[in-house]
Amino acid sequence: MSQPKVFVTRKIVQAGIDRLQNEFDVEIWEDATPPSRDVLLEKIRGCHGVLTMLSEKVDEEFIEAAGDQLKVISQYAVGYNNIDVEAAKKRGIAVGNTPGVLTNATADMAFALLIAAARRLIEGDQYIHNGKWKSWEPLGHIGWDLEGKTVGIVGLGRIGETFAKRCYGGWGMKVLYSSRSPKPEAEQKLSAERVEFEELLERSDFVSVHCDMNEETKGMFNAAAFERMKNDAIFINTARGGIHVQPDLVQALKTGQIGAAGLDVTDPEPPSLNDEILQLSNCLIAPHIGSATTSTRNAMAEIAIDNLALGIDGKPLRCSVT
Ligand SMILES: NC(=O)c1ccc[n+]([C@@H]2O[C@H](COP(=O)([O-])OP(=O)(O)OC[C@H]3O[C@@H](n4cnc5c(N)ncnc54)[C@H](O)[C@@H]3O)[C@@H](O)[C@H]2O)c1
Ligand SMILES: O=C(O)[C@H](O)CO
Repeated sequence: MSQPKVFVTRKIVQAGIDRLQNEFDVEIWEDATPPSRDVLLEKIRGCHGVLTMLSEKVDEEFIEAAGDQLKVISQYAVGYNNIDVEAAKKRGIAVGNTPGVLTNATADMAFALLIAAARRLIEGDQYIHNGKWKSWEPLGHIGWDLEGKTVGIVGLGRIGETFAKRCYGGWGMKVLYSSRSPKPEAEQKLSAERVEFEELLERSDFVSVHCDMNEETKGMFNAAAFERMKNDAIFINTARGGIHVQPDLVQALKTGQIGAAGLDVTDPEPPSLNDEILQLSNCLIAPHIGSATTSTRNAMAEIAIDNLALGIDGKPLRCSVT
């Protein structure tokens, strides 16, 4: 019997590739950058399953281009804001993602950005590489303490709560959070306090974004939000770049409305080389690497390929977004 046809939009970890090649009639896009839209639509034609990245727009056009035999869209990520889930559902196509296995790695990334921004680590590194460091400086590169500060977490889901644990348990921070529903367990374990978004902005020394990007959260960090924040506040975003309005963030950082930012996500990705955000010494940016550890990416591959196989067999997915 012939194997199901699958297209994988980027090269993933080797263990994943070995399994894909074993179980499916698979084509893997090998380039370092994603296929163009035209190429993508051509490659998915006739596929029973597609393994997608967050860089692909999966909409009606995508689904129609694939054809009626398409059974499953398996996202190699937990976030799936690039996928029109309703359009897939209408046609009985299953949509899977990879929650949980990347929680620790992403929470660590948020913390790495926070501590690096607070201690001006990248500025210091560049200072040395540019030959400017002459001697120990009593007034050089003075940053912020973390211990005992107030952290505001927007979206106390898996990653938000794990980040909160690091802040509370490791650094004795006061945890504020805004969320759609109360989290009584987190309130008890972390002495966390649920507040309105506006109050969180006003009271927090550090604000970290951990919600998914949806109609409500897209652009929620705009000029008005940054204006409410403390002038020395640090803004961390490891969720999605579209949750902040990037020109408003640039303004807030330039004018001293807020103190610094640490981003693992930008809007767009990557930022263009003349984007002002790249000129700011108080903004450090990582290339969307929250889940980029070996064990995490291996675990993501396992779930994504399980989802692919189960969806093609018409069985419930290991992790379904609906
Ligand atoms: N940088 C990276 O590499 C990386 C890695 C993993 C996840 N992410 C991003 O992080 C997000 C969160 O992942 P997760 O596994 O914790 O998901 P999750 O679903 O467990 O948590 C998201 C939380 O945000 C909440 N939320 C939604 N809208 C909100 C709003 N308006 N106000 C407050 N809270 C709101 C949800 O109710 C949920 O509790 C993903 O959707 C993805 O976009 C990024
Ligand atoms: O949503 C996700 O999982 C990240 O953005 C990539 O791992």
